[in-house]
Amino acid sequence: MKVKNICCIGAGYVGGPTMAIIAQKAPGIKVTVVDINEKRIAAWNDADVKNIPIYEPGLAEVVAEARGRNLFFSTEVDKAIDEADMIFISVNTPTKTYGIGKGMAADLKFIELCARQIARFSTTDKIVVEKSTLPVRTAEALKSILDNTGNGVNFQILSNPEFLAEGTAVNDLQAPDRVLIGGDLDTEAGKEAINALVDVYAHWVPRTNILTTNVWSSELSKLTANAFLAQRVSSINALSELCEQTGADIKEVAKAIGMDSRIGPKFLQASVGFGGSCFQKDILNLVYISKSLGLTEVADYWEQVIIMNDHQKRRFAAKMVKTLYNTVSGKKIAMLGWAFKKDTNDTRESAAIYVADYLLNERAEVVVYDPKVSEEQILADLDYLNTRSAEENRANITVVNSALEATQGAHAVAIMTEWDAFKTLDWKQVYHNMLKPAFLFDGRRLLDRHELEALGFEFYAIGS
Ligand SMILES: NC(=O)C1=CN([C@@H]2O[C@H](COP(=O)(O)OP(=O)(O)OC[C@H]3O[C@@H](n4cnc5c(N)ncnc54)[C@H](O)[C@@H]3O)[C@@H](O)[C@H]2O)C=CC1
Ligand SMILES: O=C(O)[C@H]1O[C@H](OP(=O)(O)OP(=O)(O)OC[C@H]2O[C@@H](n3ccc(=O)[nH]c3=O)[C@H](O)[C@@H]2O)[C@H](O)[C@@H](O)[C@@H]1O
Repeated sequence: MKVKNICCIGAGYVGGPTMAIIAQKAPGIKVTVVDINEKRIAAWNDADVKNIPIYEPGLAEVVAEARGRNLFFSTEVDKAIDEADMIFISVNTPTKTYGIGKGMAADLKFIELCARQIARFSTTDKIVVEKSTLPVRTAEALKSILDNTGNGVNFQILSNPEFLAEGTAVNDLQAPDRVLIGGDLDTEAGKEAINALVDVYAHWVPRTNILTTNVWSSELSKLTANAFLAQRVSSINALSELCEQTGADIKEVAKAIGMDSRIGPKFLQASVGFGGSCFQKDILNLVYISKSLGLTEVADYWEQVIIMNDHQKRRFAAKMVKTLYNTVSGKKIAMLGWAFKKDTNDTRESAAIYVADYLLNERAEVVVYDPKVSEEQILADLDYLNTRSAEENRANITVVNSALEATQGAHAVAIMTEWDAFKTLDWKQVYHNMLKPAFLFDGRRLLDRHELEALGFEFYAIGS
C-alpha cells in the first residue's frame, strides 16, 4: 500500500517538525497536522513564518517550503482523521499528577482520547502510528479501544518513536541515526503496514537505517534510549562533584574516558542538571513499569539517575548561597539562560526553574535573561511549582532584555543555558557592571576560567 494522506494529531515539538520534514521530503504525500490548541495552529499558519510556535534552527525554512503545498495545519481533527490513510499520534504524555502512579506513571488520557476520536471518525481502514513516547504495551490498549469502538474498519498499529533532540531537530530528522518501526511481524496485514511506513521514510532515509522490530521492542527501546542518555549525564555529573573535592577536572576526565571508543565522547558534558520534557518523565515511567512488575532492583537502579539529577540542581544553588557568605537575601543574582538547553525556546523541566526557586526561597532578587524565552513563560514556569503565590514570584523575579542589563548591579551571575552568545559576551563590561567581589557561577562549563579570573571574577565552574 502507498501512503497518500497523512494526519498527525498533536502540533507540538515533535508533531510539527517531524511532519514538516516528511512533507518536505515526500512532496507527493499530503500531510495535515491537527491540534485542539487553536492558538498553536494559528501560529503554525502565521503569514510570517518566523512566528511559528517552535524555535528550532532551520525549521522556518522547511515550513516555508512545504506549507500550503502539501503541509497543512488545522484544528479540524475529525475531518483530517477521516481523510487520512495513516494517522500519527503525537500528543503529550506527561507524568501523572493525580491518582495511581501519581508523579511516576505516564498520563495516557490524551492518547486514549485520540484513539476514541480515531475510532469514531474513521470510515476507511487506517494505519495508526504511535509517535508519542509510550509505556511498553500501550499498543495493546490502543488496539482494544480502536477495535471495540470503531465503525468496523481495520486498524493496524505501529510504534515509531521519535529520537530527535530539540535544538537540532531539523538535522536529526533529515539524517537520523536510525528510524525505528515496530509492528505486527506475524501477519501479512501487519507487514504491509510496516512496509507502508518504511516507504514513507525511504523518501530520504537509507533503507539500511530503517529498523523494524516487534511493537513491544520498539516501545521499550524509546524509554531505554532516553534512560541511557540521561544516565550518562547523571554519571558525569556525579563525578563532577568528586572532581571539585579532589582537584581533578571533569572536562579532562570526560575527554580521557571519551577517547575510549567503547565509551565514546558524546553526552559527557557536566552541567547543572539535565532538563527537557522527556528524560525525567521517561525514566520515571520506566521505574513505574518496573515497580509494577515487582522488579524492585531494576526500578531502584534507574531511579538513581533522577535522584542524582535533583542533587546536582540543588547542589549548584546551594554552592551559590554558601559562596555568597551564606546568604543571598536581598542580593541581586543574574541568571543567564532559562531554556533547558541552547537553541530551543522550550523550558520544560529546565534546571534554571529549580535553581531560581531555591534562590527565591533564600530571598534573593533574581534577574533573568534568555534570548528565546518570554517573561510570560518564565513566570508561568515558577507559578507551576506552586512554591509561593504568583504575586510573590513577580515581586522577586525580573525578566530583562539583555545579558548586560541582567548583570547591572548584580552580586553574582549564573550561567544556566549554554547559549553561544554568552560565550562571546563582553565579560569585561559585565565585571564592570557588577558589585565586587564579582561572583560568576558557570553551570555549563561554557567559559574559560583563566580568562575570567584574569578579568577579576571569583569564578566557580561545575566539576573543577
Ligand atoms: N519534545 C521532544 O523533543 C520529544 C518528545 N517526544 C514525545 O513526543 C510526544 C509529544 O511531545 P511534544 O511534541 O514535546 O509535546 P507538546 O506538548 O509540545 O505537543 C503535544 C500537542 O498535542 C496536542 N493534543 C493533546 N491532545 C490532543 C487531542 N486529543 N487532539 C489534538 N491535539 C491534542 C496538544 O494541544 C499539544 O499541542 C510525547 O510523548 C513526548 O514524550 C519524543 C521525542 C522528542
Ligand atoms: O525523547 C526526547 O524528548 C528526546 O530527549 C533527548 O533530547 P532533548 O531532551 O531534546 O535534548 P538533549 O540534547 O538530550 O538534552 C537533554 C538535557 O541534558 C543536558 N545534557 C545533555 C548532554 C550532556 O552531555 N550534558 C547535559 O547536561 C542538556 O543540557 C539538556 O538539559 C534525547 O537526546 C532525544 O534523543 C530524545 O528524542
